[in-house]
Amino acid sequence: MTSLLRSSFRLPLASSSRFFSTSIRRLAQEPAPVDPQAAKNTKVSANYSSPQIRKPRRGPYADSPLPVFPLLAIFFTGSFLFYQLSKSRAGQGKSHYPLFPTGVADGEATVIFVLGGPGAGKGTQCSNIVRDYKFKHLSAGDLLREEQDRQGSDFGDLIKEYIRDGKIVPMEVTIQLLENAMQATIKNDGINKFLIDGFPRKMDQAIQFEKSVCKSNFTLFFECTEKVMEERLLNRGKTSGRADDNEESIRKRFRTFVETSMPVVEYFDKDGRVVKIQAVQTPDEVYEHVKLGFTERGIKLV
Ligand SMILES: Nc1ncnc2c1ncn2[C@@H]1O[C@H](COP(=O)(O)OP(=O)(O)O)[C@@H](O)[C@H]1O
Ligand SMILES: O=c1ccn([C@@H]2O[C@H](COP(=O)(O)OP(=O)(O)O)[C@@H](O)[C@H]2O)c(=O)[nH]1
Repeated sequence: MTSLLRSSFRLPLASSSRFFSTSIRRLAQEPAPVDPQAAKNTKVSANYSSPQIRKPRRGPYADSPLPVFPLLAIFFTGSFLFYQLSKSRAGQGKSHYPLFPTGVADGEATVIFVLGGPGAGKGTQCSNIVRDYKFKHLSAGDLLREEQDRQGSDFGDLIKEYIRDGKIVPMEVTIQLLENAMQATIKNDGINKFLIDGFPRKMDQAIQFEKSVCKSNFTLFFECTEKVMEERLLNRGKTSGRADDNEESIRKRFRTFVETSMPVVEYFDKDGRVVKIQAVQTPDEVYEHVKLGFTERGIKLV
């Protein structure tokens, strides 16, 4: 999680600005060094704060009206900070190239986003797909709940509050969790095909994930009415133990879905990257449509 914190909140940048303000404060507070020889030769005692009496200066610029050393100090501090800033920006090179290119070769990844309202049946259909197509199922909601319950997590309370209110957890947290899980899956299971379930639910997540982690092949979108979804969720709530499977949270989640997540589906749809599935029928019927959609997109049974 330290690495999560580090990358999420851009410590290098923060520390360089801290350095900046500390340096400036130090420059402003330290009195100018007194030259003892010059002070001895001056009749008036060294009261340099008086506007009438000038501090005696030595060196080639002694006659210059400009205070050279503070200017040099500011110049060098500025150059140093500019260097630090450029270095920290260069470290964010991930923003130019996704971590995993999209494809099927080594080092490439296939990513299918799975979206739909709460209770539309995303998780249910993902299980079928995993069984038949050997994808790795990564549910953003599950990863967040795991992180919420992890002892020592810095984000536990924050995640709990967002989930209860049906709001979208800040993208840095979710994207980092997904990226970690993808890397672990490639390393430990040798699988590079991912079903990313319940994500991206907000435009910023969609854009950032595709920019820094992997471009998705397409989005599988489950269409369902609120009435059906509510029935399913209340039913699931009897055994799920989830803090958000209750009437009040469900209402909030529906609103978030319409206002925040539907624009993501529309965004991918304009790009020709959405496979729409009617999800009100039985699980088996819905799955038949999923298989057809996969065939159309060139995804084969394994
Ligand atoms: N096609 C379906 N018909 C009836 N019930 C379903 C269907 N698909 C899923 N369910 C049930 O509805 C609830 C929500 O499904 P789930 O897959 O968890 O949805 P989501 O992941 O979209 O929130 C679960 O209890 C599940 O068993
Ligand atoms: O990318 C995500 C995915 C999920 N969530 C949170 O996790 C909750 C549950 O999501 P999940 O996909 O597990 O369940 P669903 O609402 O689809 O049944 C959501 O309401 C959000 O509060 C989030 O913040 N960001």
